[in-house]
Amino acid sequence: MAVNKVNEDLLRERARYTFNIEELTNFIDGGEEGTRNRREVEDMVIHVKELHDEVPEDYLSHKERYENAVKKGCILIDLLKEHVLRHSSFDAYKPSNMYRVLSMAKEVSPVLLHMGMFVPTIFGQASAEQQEEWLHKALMLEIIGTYAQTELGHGTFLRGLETTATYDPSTEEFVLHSPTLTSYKWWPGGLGQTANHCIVVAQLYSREKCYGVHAFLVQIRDSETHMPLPGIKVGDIGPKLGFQTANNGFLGFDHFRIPRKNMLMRNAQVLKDGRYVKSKSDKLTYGTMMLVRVMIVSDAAYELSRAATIAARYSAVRRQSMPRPGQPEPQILDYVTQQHKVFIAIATSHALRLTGGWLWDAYSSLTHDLDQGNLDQLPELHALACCLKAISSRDSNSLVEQCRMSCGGHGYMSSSNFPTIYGATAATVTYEGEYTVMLLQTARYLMKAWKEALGGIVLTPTVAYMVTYNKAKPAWVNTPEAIIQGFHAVAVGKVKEAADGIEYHQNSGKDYEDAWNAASVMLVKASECYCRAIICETFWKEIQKHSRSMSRNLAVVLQQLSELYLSYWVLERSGDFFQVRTVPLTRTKFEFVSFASPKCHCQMCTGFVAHITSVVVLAVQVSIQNLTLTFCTRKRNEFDIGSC
Ligand SMILES: CCCCCCCCCCCCC/C=C/C(=O)SCCNC(=O)CCNC(=O)[C@H](O)C(C)(C)COP(=O)(O)OP(=O)(O)OC[C@H]1O[C@@H](n2cnc3c(N)ncnc32)[C@H](O)[C@@H]1OP(=O)(O)O
Ligand SMILES: Cc1cc2nc3c(=O)[nH]c(=O)nc-3n(C[C@H](O)[C@H](O)[C@H](O)COP(=O)(O)OP(=O)(O)OC[C@H]3O[C@@H](n4cnc5c(N)ncnc54)[C@H](O)[C@@H]3O)c2cc1C
Repeated sequence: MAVNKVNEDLLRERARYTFNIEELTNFIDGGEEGTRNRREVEDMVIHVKELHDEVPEDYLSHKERYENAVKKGCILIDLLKEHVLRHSSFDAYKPSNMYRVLSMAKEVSPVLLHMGMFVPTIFGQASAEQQEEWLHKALMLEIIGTYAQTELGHGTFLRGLETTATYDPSTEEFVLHSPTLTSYKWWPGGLGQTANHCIVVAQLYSREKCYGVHAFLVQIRDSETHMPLPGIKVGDIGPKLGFQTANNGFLGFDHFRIPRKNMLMRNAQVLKDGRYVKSKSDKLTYGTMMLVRVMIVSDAAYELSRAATIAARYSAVRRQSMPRPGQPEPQILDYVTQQHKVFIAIATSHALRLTGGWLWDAYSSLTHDLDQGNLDQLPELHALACCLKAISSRDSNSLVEQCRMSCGGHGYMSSSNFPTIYGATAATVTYEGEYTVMLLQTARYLMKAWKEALGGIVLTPTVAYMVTYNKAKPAWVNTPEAIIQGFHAVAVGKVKEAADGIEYHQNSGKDYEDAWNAASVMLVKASECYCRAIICETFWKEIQKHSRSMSRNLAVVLQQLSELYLSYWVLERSGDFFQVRTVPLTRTKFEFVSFASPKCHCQMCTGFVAHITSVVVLAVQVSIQNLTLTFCTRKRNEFDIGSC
């Protein structure tokens, strides 16, 4: 049997790397232990014949694809359980580890929602007694759940959900009902044929009063026959852009009864006699969504790293055209336009991974505070989770498409894996909070912060700069830190512009809701700029922090990627930077004269061009789970970003 010979060009590129690959691998995996864990799981999976498709999944019927995905999910989970028995080093029953194993199959797993939302909701919203009853069963997949919140008529507007849960004190039960067609649950992953339980989000009624949306754990299928229980209508919603094996379904209730104890009662409760006990904050019901939004930032980074790996590797092996007659066709990686497409995807995958880790730490600290009854950080974290989920998923999806296009026709093949990655990232822009809606949520927070800044009130960390910028423009010098300050100034400018827009519309006679709507494009822009500033600052600071404990050669390359990211976004947002006035500086005058003109004198631009002339180029070594970029540094023609 022919042995796959590694492409000569790829070998040559790989021979040029200037730093320790294992060190970079450990950095991406979050440490040596993370690499060891990942490799253990990969080694466990990669040799299992049944996980490799004989027939491309695109040639299978919808039913075959689903059955194939279920089969693979079962194999992976059995492997995981077996692995745990052999090596206690890998905590198989942590949802993130289970998720990592499930995501090794090309198809989206029909139990994704079980791991991604059903289990985390029990962790986050079930009382201790309820966790005692359900958590182990869920972790052992003795019950398989999903998260049923969205309805045919409402996905964003949760307070508009129509499914009702009415308490009957005579039987100590809730009666679940779908009063209209639009109240049918629509979308939940796994609901079509897989799940036998679900978290149902419904309007809670007790003693004729509505207490808003709450979560309930509901069995929907018979544990033995797997048939829908009486009073339950359930099925598959049909084909979609991607996610074909996620098994998204619909669910309708016809006066379906569940025990009182099936209301998730960590936060709010209904007592036997129907009395309602309020939670510390009714927003705690939304806790699972915040958790998944936080996880999505890292997930967006991971999916983008896969696409960037494919594109970089292809760019190293593909040869095309003949700029010089008689010369061999060059690698397309030699084209500056190709570098411009691919390098930002690599830099962004690192930026989002590090920002995702930073956000996860902030979320972990919040959950600790919430356990102590301290909700102070909840508003800021909600704002952060919303904008970072929106921007990371959108950036990831658009750069995945850019990577696909950089591979020409072969990028359009299913076998390139781009269509699968694109379908997964496209979904993430919409699910768990639609892009615009999330940015408007963050804008709510920014408008409040701006008002406090005007009053000189000390602000929370991620908006604290608004107080200083509101007083005087910063003295800028040409450093990455200056660019970050520039992004802060742009964000303040956009926040002020949106706040002034609302005020203008109110002064012209609109009420607040109409004024908000009239200014909403500016509000979205303000959130985008606030979020970009966070990613730029976090990426830069994380690289500075980690560089101190890594070898110099690796630190140099990662620093170049973070400078590339900063400079790329200054160029992408140069119009916003032009709007930001500078003040005469004591040291050097810093002018964004024009990035497009050869006259640009700023050190950053000249420095950036200098940097890029010895730009890292790539040969990549793909590991199944993670992007382990094998960089090699080699002289390339000057990487000229535009004409500066
Ligand atoms: C295990 C590892 C996995 C890693 C991989 C990751 C993937 C995991 C796989 C999962 C796959 C997912 C599949 C998809 C699932 C879904 O899509 S589930 C459904 C998701 N649906 C949504 O996100 C709905 C979006 N809508 C909303 O969140 C809300 O309706 C709204 C838009 C936020 C509006 O809320 P509303 O109640 O109408 O109120 P407002 O008036 O706008 O706000 C009121 C105040 O409440 C604050 N707030 C709102 N939400 C939250 C929250 N989540 N947390 C905290 N606070 C919140 C809001 O800021 C307002 O505060 P004030 O401004 O102070 O009034
Ligand atoms: C692949 C996939 C998997 C999913 N899985 C699940 C699941 O497992 N469980 C679950 O419960 N849900 C799931 N969902 C549903 C998902 O959460 C919703 O689609 C999402 O919340 C958006 O709601 P919507 O579809 O009603 O869109 P809408 O909210 O109707 O949005 C449509 C348009 O209206 C705009 N809009 C809406 N409200 C406002 C506003 N206030 N201001 C300005 N513009 C507004 C939006 O910006 C958007 O442009 C899934 C969705 C997808 C695509």
